Amino acid sequence: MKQILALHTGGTISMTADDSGAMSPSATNPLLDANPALGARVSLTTEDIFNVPSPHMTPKLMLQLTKRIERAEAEGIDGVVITHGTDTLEETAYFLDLTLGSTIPIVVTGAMRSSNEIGSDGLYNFQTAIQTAASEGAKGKGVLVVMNDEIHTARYVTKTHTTNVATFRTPTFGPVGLVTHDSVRFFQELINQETSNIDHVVDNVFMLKAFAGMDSTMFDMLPDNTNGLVIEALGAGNLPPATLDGVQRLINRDIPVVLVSRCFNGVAEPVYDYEGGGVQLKKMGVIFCQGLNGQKARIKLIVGLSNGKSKEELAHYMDNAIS
Ligand SMILES: NC(=O)C[C@H](N)C(=O)O
Repeated sequence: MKQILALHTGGTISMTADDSGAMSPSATNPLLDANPALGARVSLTTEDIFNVPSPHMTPKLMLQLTKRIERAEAEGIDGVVITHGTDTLEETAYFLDLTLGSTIPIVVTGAMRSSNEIGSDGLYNFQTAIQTAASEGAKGKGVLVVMNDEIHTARYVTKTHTTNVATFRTPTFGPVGLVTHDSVRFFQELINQETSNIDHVVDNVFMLKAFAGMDSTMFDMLPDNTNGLVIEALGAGNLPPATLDGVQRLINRDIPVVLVSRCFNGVAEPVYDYEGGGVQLKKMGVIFCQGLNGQKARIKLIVGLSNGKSKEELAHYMDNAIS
């Protein structure tokens, strides 16, 4: 029988709603007593590692999770399920993906409705996540996110809706698999990527979103101890001309400036050669990061910096999200 470890971290999946409908963390995690139907097929051990709403999640807590999973793997566990709030689920899942060299299935899940709400999706998602973690097909696929019957990669999945249970989507590429009543099917191969063994996380890595009429004000306000910046740029990867002096000043301070697109689909590439266009940004030393959204690129930049990568290594690492 497969040994599956469930690590509960909090989020709506572990919350209860009061009479007014307001949700908050339950004193006792409702998932601890849950018997998600697979009880007879897998041996499930559960642990409340944290009990936080996911807006309280930090890279430091993410690193604690990495270390806990590494220990579990060394102890011979066959698969791990992490339950998590959905707001920052994609960031934790991607952090784990970048820092765990695991070949056992690692599956992250959550819920949009609290445990005592009508139509609660928590127990169901927990069950399908366990099903996936116990499947042979999920081995060696990196960290997966299972929600609403779909299997997504941690690298590309994102929360797209504030309340809908079908909120997790993978723009551009689509999900990699499907969980049915009695099967776990994969229909896309994931291209492998580098994982980094880190023992600390750097802080002060910031993110700014570009907008029409933006100037250098926000760039110049970044503190002296800034370690990195991700810009969600316009379209294929362009910025308003008035931002360029501010961006250049950051690059002159040797702060890595990484660019993704604020578009929901597609990748950022240096294609335009007008003032503020991607071709010019690339020449200035801005690092283009293809295929990741802003919050994922920020997690990747934190991991790369924490891994002590040189300027050149970092540029290659950040550039290399698709291949
Ligand atoms: N559905 C959820 O889990 C949302 C919640 N605010 C959280 O991320 O903790």
